[in-house]
Amino acid sequence: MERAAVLGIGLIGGSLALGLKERAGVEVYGYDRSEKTLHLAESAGVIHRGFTRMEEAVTKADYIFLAVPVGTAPDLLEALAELDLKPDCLISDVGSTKGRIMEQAAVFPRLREAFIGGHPMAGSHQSGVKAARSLLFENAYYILTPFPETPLSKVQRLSRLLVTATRAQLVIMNPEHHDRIVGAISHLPHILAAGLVNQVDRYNESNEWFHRLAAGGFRDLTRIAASDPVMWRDILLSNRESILGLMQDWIREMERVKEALEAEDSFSIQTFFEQAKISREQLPDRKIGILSPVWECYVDVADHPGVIGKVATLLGEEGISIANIGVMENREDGAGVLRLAFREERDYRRAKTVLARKGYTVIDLNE
Ligand SMILES: NC(=O)c1ccc[n+]([C@@H]2O[C@H](COP(=O)([O-])OP(=O)(O)OC[C@H]3O[C@@H](n4cnc5c(N)ncnc54)[C@H](O)[C@@H]3O)[C@@H](O)[C@H]2O)c1
Ligand SMILES: O=C(O)C(=O)C[C@]1(C(=O)O)C=C[C@@H](O)C=C1
Repeated sequence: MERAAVLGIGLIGGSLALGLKERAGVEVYGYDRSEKTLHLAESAGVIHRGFTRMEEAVTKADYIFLAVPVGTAPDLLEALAELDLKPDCLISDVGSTKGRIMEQAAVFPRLREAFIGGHPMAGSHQSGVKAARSLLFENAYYILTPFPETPLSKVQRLSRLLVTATRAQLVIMNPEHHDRIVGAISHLPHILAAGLVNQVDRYNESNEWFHRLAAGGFRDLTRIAASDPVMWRDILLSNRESILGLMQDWIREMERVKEALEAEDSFSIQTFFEQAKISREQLPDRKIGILSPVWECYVDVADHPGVIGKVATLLGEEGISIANIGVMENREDGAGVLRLAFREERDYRRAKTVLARKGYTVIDLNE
């Protein structure tokens, strides 16, 4: 039986542990600084055994997942570099930012070989093991950020385990893209929600009707302001540059609305809301997925370091947009298979031609 060590048994670590135990049939050891948490996790069947010393949880593990706040994860990773781990042990994390942890892993040759960054794009404003759910990540995107030279076989090994455990959809991305995109659709919204709640809170000090009248709109928009402050402090500090740029754009956007209102420019005000309405209504259903691909093909690739980057670069240079790259199950002949998805039929057809021209075997799912 394979063993996984989950470091940090909170909402995300606990949910991952449940999936690993229940669906992937893996023995799960948990490490947490809180004895109470470990006790709770053991008695609720979230983990098989819990430890307050990290060494005891990780030494014989086949997989290690860091599920602590992103400000803490680099220290744990550094501590792991000093320990005697299984030679083929794969290490991943679930942190909401990817640049910083990848930089930290890159410092240690042993970690660079074993580490593949990860981020499940599902969660909650609740925290702690009590809120853990076995199917929290079902249908959500689960982003992986391997190093360019990470062998495809390692990415596949981790992907296989995660798909079975979480039933999420895996996507490979580079850490910088991840941090900018997730900065815009998750980090900035959390800042706005908290800012709005704090602003209204100040008004409420002199008139309690502000809180009393807070109805659907305010509640819908600010649910995430109830999230864990330590987690969000760490996320902001570790994705500082992307978030500062996004905040600047947001301030500009607000300035534009403010100017339109000052000038009583009804056309601009209406356009502002019209654009948002159209875009919001077109947001894909989460069940189908944000990147909901339509045109898909599979590409046979040799398991060489950097092969994912090579394919992505080849298509990028031709101006072809890939909506999604996934790594499929290993095949018996040892070849790897990449799943490429495109939103435009034109991109998909051109990609097939470009790849075939370069000697890749393309398996077509649409024809
Ligand atoms: N909450 C979400 O919606 C969400 C979604 C996706 C990813 N994430 C990421 O997942 C990670 C965990 O978030 P969470 O929501 O599960 O938090 P959580 O507070 O529910 O759990 C964190 C756990 O880590 C433990 N911990 C903290 N510092 C530790 C240390 N130094 N040593 C050992 N244990 C320690 C805590 O005791 C706690 O049990 C974060 O990196 C976060 O960015 C969160
Ligand atoms: O649903 C929520 O409460 C969340 O905040 C989940 C959410 C998000 O912003 O979408 C929060 C942080 C994560 O890194 C991923 C998901």
